[in-house]
This record gives sequence, C-alpha cells and structure tokens, in this order.
Amino acid sequence: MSPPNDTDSYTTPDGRTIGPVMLEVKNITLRFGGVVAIKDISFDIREGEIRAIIGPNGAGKSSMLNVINGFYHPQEGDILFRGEKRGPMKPFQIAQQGIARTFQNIALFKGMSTLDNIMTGRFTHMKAPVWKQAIWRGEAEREEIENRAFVERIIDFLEIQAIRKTPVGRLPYGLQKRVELGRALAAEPKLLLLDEPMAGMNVEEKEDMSRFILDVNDEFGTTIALIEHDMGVVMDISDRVVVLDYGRKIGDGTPAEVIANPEVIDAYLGVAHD
Ligand SMILES: Nc1ncnc2c1ncn2[C@@H]1O[C@H](COP(=O)(O)OP(=O)(O)OP(=O)(O)O)[C@@H](O)[C@H]1O
Repeated sequence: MSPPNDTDSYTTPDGRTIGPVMLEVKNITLRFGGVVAIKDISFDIREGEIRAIIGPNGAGKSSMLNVINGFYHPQEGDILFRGEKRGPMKPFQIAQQGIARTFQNIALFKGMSTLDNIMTGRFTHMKAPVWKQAIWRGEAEREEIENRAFVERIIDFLEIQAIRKTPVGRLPYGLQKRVELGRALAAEPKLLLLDEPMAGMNVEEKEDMSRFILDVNDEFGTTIALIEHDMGVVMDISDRVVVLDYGRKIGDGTPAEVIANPEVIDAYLGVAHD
C-alpha cells in the first residue's frame, strides 16, 4: 500500500521502512527527432525503496534511466531530487549528487582487474588535487587508504575475493555483472539505477543477483530503481512498479496492483521478451 503523501514514511509488510519521496519525475517528455521515446510521464522514487520500471521492448525504460542520470535532456518536464528542481546537469555532477548506475550491456574495463574496475567507481570520492596525489603525501595518501578499504568492503560483500585480481574480460557473464554492481556501489550512491541487472543470466545467477540487490538495499540503505524483464524477479524484490508502454505510463503501484491492471496485462500479451 502506498503512503498518503510525499513526506510520510511507512513500513512494508516485511518490516522495512520506506521514507519520503527522494526523486520525482514530473511530466517528462523526451523526443529523438520524430520519435517520442517518453510521453508526459510522472512517478516518484521513495527513500529506501526498490522501484522497478518495466514494459515491453522499446517502451522507454532505458531512456528514462538516461534522463534520471543526465545522459538525456528531456524537452519537457522536471526532475526533482529531494524536493529541489534539478537544473541542466552533466552526468558526473549527477553522480556527485549520489546517483550511480549500471548498464544493459556491461561497461567495464575488460583488461583491468576486478579490484581496479571497482576502484574506478570511487572517482566521486577522490577529492585531493592531482598535485597532492602525484607526491603521495598526507591527504592524498589518507584518501587512497580509505578508498581502498571501502572497495575491499564491497569485494567481501559481493563475495568476489577469489577474482579480485582477475581481468574482468576473463570472467563469466554473471560475475561481470556482479563486478559492475560493485563499481556502482563504490560511489556510495544514495540512488542506484540498474539497467537489466539479470539480463543473460541463468536461474542460479539471477537468484544470487536478487539476493545482492536486496542486501545492498538493506545493508547500505541504498534506494534502488531497476529495469527488469523477468517478471518473477520484479514481483519478488520490488516495493512498487511503474509500467511503461510505447513511451506512456500505463500502470504504477505494488506488484500485486500492477499484475491485476488490465492495461498492463494487454501490453504484455503476445509480447516477446529476452
Ligand atoms: N539515442 C536514440 N536515438 C533515437 N531513438 C532512440 C534513442 N534511444 C532510444 N530511442 C528510441 O526510443 C524508444 C524507447 O527506447 P528505449 O531504449 O528507452 O526502450 P526500452 O524500454 O529501454 O527498450 P528495451 O527493453 O528494448 O531496452 C524506442 O523507439 C527507441 O528506438
């Protein structure tokens, strides 16, 4: 059940606390030339929530994540982060605000080790100026030690100690996805955007990834928005689901509410998913 207003908190049936609205997507329209990828869509993401974005192929899901993290600039509408309307920002500025993401197609440095790939996710926490880093003293050294310690915590958390030195290009697909999650977590995001975190995975890998997503939410207190095609996973792990179809929003609510929504059922009938 959704709470009555944006500033309230509520407790889920499994005892987790969902806070006030963190990010609000307000009347967003995004066009590419004549193609309307997103048409007047509004929804919100609450603090501590696992929010799924679902819909058939081409519905506008990835475009929506790209709007949220500043890759795409919509022609109409606003994004509000913690109540503040966001001006035009570059993706790195949005990352500094605490929004990190993973990609549908893995975007890691294949020749670099697991450890080094995850370390690249710490860039928003590297504050010492380059000249200090160059001479390796004081602040820069302290910062390096803290960053390494945090990355080691992530490696333990994701149970990937055994592959910490392995070049990621040599890892099986499921583990690469886990490293990519690790790199996003290294930024200590407040809001983590996951674009099809289970795509291409077998049942066992999906179960592992579902567990890690739930644990990230629980242990790091991270709010999560994810795009996912596997309806079983979506129904199992999400608090609320927004459903897109042809760039429009056709459903929004708890998993039970959206699967009972006739428009959602119609959109999914006969649609092939990967
Ligand atoms: N950079 C782009 N240039 C032109 N059209 C685009 C671009 N990105 C997306 N589109 C179009 O916008 C629409 C929505 O695409 P989008 O990738 O957001 O859908 P999706 O729901 O993520 O699909 P999928 O599940 O297949 O990944 C599609 O018609 C797509 O072709």
